[in-house]
Amino acid sequence: YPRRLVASKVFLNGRDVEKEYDYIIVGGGTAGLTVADRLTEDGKATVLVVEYGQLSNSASITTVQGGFMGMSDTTLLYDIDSVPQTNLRNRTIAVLAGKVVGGSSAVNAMMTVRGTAEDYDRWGSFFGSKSHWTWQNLLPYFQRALNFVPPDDAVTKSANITYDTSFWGNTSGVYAGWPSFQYPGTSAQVDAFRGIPGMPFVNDSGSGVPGVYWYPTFMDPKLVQRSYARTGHHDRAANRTNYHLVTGSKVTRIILNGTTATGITFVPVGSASGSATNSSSTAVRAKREVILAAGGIHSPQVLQLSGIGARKLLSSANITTVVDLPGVGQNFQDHPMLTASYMYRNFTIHPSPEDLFLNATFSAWAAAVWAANRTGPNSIAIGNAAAWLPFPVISARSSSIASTLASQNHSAYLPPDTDPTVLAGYRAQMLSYATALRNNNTAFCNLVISGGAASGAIVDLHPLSRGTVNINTTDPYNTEPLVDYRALSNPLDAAVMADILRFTRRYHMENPLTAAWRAAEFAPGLDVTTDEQWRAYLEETVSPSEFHPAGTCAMLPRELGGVVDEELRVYGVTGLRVVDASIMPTLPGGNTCQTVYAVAEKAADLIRYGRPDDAER
Ligand SMILES: Cc1cc2nc3c(=O)[nH]c(=O)nc-3n(C[C@H](O)[C@H](O)[C@H](O)COP(=O)(O)OP(=O)(O)OC[C@H]3O[C@@H](n4cnc5c(N)ncnc54)[C@H](O)[C@@H]3O)c2cc1C
Repeated sequence: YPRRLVASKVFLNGRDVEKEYDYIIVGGGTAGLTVADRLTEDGKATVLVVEYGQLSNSASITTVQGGFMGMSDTTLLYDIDSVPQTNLRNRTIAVLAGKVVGGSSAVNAMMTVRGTAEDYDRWGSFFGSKSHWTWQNLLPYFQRALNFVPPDDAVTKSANITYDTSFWGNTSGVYAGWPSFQYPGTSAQVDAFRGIPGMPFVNDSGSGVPGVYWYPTFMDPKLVQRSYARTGHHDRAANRTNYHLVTGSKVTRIILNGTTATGITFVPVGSASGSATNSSSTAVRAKREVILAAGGIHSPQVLQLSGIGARKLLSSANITTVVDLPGVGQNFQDHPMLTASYMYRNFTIHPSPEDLFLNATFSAWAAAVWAANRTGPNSIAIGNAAAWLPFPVISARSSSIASTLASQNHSAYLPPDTDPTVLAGYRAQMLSYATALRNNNTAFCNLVISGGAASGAIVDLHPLSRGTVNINTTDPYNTEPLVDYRALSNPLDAAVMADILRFTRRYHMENPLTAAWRAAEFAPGLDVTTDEQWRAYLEETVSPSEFHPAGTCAMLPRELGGVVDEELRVYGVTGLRVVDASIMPTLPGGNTCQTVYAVAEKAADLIRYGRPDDAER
């Protein structure tokens, strides 16, 4: 090794890092730390991770109760608002992303789910039948990514939880655990889906099949604390001499020698810089590769600052174009969250989540068992059951919406100056979704089960609109990128969302198995029935983000606006990959963290061993 790589180090100051490493990883988040752990496992390859945030032991990160402490702590989050959303009455939306070692896995709500098999087969389909991006190929990486510890037997029995360990692994340092308590209303509300004909029920959340199911929590079941990329990967690598991490450091540029990535420059966070380098900047050389893992919002920014992106955008920021790659920062997607509010007036199943606030005896008991042995309701994050439903199951007009989607003039829904390759990629995605809207293999609607009297979150799992994340050309080095969800820009999104909300109403209000609970609709109100009324309601209320930014450095063929190839290498550049949520060409029909871990595990193999041969596929 280089002389000073004698002990693993976490550096607070950029001046202390070595001059060169085999691999440099930009961003110590979910994907970055996973890849760093795997690449240093053999004790040989030297790796530097450069992270904007700090190592933090804050209770906001470790606490599982409620699942929201991390996302409420602004010291752990970037401070970004979207541009005003023209279709949402000019509302701006808070863009949440973790700014700490562990990245967004340190602040997320800990819901541990995957998309369906078709979601991952769709990724490969854009490359043709020989692609190694398939559900079958990714399943071993899902298994490597997480350590599944089944729920306690008594809780499993009393709540009727089902699971199947064959879809899981048990070696990772990142845990998929379960709380030691479930509210009895959760099982009742799972069962209530049986009141609607045609509901699919699924045995295990990891099986790749849509339906109603139970899912675990990113939680270390022994410590009853968040399990995330820092605990599962950084802490594991921390005593290796070949692993270095520098915190409080913002990567400003990938150094390119011609079109070969040879290193990076970074500056201390907070130091103003009129360009990629200044007096406080540090340059480090990568002997083998630079791996960009700055997440869906910041990976496109780092590429654009480095001269990799759409020529027109870069020249308006006075950045010399090294590779004209129009897809960088395009194809931006996130899961829209819909707001409808139901309250059961006669919910007689207790204890319920509301009792934690309304029933002093119950909340005292909850506090006591938590204090005694970290058990009880306070070990629940956001809950463990939800419905993930295909479109034909929730809507009678799936076929007509699918036909309209297939025959749309797709280019009308992207920004006017969009590159033809990006348009072609969008069209390919919409045609794939037109097929998926008609079948039962892709989930479009997610209803989270609350277990109590108040209704849970409602999510559109496959938005059709596409946004952009681009550098702010007026001061690209000292500002956050401009985040534009372009919410509802494809008008069919409003129709799909209206049907998701109509179904939500049906589940609560017109379902024999929920009738006795006597739901009241607080929002939008029963007078909202037509598509026009739903659209108006959505314009006022929809949030285009469930904090799952993706797609901005899409893994697609270059002629479909792709930024990286199937080996996650940036087109036109040698020695540079992107590994994070930004490579997803389309969102999976589920919260994104587990998929990011699986992608990172697969990427580590691609980096170490190259493309899998046909026999392994
Ligand atoms: C509030 C919130 C709630 C969520 N809830 C869930 C959930 O319940 N379940 C689920 O599955 N998913 C959830 N997600 C999504 C999931 O956590 C993310 O999709 C996933 O963690 C993204 O991983 P990543 O590696 O792409 O990016 P990140 O984990 O965000 O990592 C990117 C890292 O790069 C660093 N970085 C950025 N720019 C630079 C730079 N220029 N220089 C140096 N470092 C840089 C960042 O600080 C960060 O640490 C949630 C996300 C958020 C924010």
